[in-house]
Amino acid sequence: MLELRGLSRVFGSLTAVDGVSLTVSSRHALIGPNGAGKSTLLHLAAGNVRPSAGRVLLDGRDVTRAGPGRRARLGLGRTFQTPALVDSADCGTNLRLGGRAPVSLDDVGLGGCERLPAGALPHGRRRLLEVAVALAGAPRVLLLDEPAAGLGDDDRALLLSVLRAVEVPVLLVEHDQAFVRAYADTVTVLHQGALLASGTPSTIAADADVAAVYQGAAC
Ligand SMILES: Nc1ncnc2c1ncn2[C@@H]1O[C@H](COP(=O)(O)OP(=O)(O)OP(=O)(O)O)[C@@H](O)[C@H]1O
Repeated sequence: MLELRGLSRVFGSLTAVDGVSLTVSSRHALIGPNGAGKSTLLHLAAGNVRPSAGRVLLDGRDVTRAGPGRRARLGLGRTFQTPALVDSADCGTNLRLGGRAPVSLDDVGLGGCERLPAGALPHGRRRLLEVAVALAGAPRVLLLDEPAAGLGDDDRALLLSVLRAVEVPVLLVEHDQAFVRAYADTVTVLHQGALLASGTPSTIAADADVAAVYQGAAC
């Protein structure tokens, strides 16, 4: 379980994340208009960005001062907006670099790609490989930054079924509202760095404040 307590991050005069508290214990989606602070919050959770205030707890342990490597070793898995893979290495090697958990390329629809360089995969398949690499690390909590971005319908359906089979808590940032509705059981909405609303997908879909924020935004 991942707990974010009163997290803030200030960049110069801009408060990118403003006192956000949330607990990730199941399938949790983080949404909000462009610039709402979603990626910064994910970076704060993963240890890539230091908080100006607040704490991060992983399974009850305070990891606020731990860097990303230490958090990863403690069980915080993640993927990035741009998949972080070793392009020159084949898919099988990438998977093994991720760890020893029994995840196969077949599990993410990449059966037969064992010897193909990761750099030769099309975008959607790269995202699926990155999820498999993260799962191979046997994470206790998984952070995913826009995993469905740029995916075609088939890859999106595959990703959905892969993620539904993940048994650990997941926090994902996602713009694709249909994907969020199909996947998440909890949705948290950020607006201008602060938590605007949190609830089930249907509660959030019916929330007038959330609708107003999206109406005023480009997406
Ligand atoms: N390293 C940084 N230095 C200065 N400002 C930053 C930095 N990182 C993010 N910001 C600013 O913080 C705010 C929140 O950015 P962030 O990327 O977290 O939003 P987001 O909700 O993920 O947006 P998007 O949906 O467009 O990816 C933005 O105004 C952004 O310009």
